[in-house]
Amino acid sequence: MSIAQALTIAGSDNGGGAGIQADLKTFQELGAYGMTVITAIAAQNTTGVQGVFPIPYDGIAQQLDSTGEDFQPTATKTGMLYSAEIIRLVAEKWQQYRWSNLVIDPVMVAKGGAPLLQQEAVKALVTDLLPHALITTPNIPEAELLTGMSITNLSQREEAARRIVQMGSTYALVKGGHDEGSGMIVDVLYDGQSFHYLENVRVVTRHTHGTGCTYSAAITAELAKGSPVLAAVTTARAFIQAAIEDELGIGAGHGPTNHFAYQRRQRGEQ
Ligand SMILES: Nc1ncnc2c1ncn2[C@@H]1O[C@H](COP(=O)(O)OP(=O)(O)O)[C@@H](O)[C@H]1O
Ligand SMILES: Cc1ncc(COP(=O)(O)O)c(N)n1
Repeated sequence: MSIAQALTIAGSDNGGGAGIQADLKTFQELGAYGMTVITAIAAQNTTGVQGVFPIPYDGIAQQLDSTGEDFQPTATKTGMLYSAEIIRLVAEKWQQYRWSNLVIDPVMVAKGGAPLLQQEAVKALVTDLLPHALITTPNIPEAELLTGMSITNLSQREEAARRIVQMGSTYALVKGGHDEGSGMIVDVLYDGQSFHYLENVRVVTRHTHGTGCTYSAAITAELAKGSPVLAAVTTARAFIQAAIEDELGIGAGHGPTNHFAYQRRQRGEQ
């Protein structure tokens, strides 16, 4: 049996809603074999981040080598990369092992405001890693930091997507979750020539921990299975919408999304 292989290079969330845990659950649900390179351990729960413990540089380099020397992931995503040093290491190994289909979720700040990327690392993300991306998936504040522009409306989101493609990412997906203006959420996908708009009903819920991780992991799983980008993003958007709608109610604060929901719906279960 041959199986799609997906790799995530990201931080750990012991609460299981974001980071590598969310990525692995999503890969599994969508039928891709999941592998991990862990960059940092974040001690967190639904009320916030209590501590961040980066993995020593050599430990990350060795995980990348152990992966590259034996496996050939068909798509890879990055999440929390924490420092410029780690970003440069990932870029170097990416080229060394000739991996393909890179999805960059430029994780910078946790929902509760805790920093997950050092400020000076944004520049390294833009210059060293982004040019290798097939698709980069910032939320609005991340798109602002990547491009240096302020984003308050849809046309600015389009402009930010254009600039991210100019920086070298083949596609840019500027997500609309942080635009609290209306009952609909619009994610803007740009392929260098035209825009695609993914429009969904905003779910009123506090359980949105790990939405960005889960969405980019679903895109990665679909790419690993051979889907073209627009089809991968469309399936991933349905996956995250179901995961947000069928909330699990776990934790006292911003709880995780429901990674089971999409496949349960596909099987016709409640
Ligand atoms: N309340 C919500 N209802 C429906 N979709 C949402 C909601 N919040 C976020 N999303 C979707 O989840 C994905 C990630 O959201 P966003 O908040 O923009 O990014 P991040 O989780 O990286 O901060 C996007 O597709 C966004 O449209
Ligand atoms: C390890 C890790 N990676 C990413 C996030 C971002 O997720 P969110 O923006 O939903 O807090 C997180 N909280 N922890």
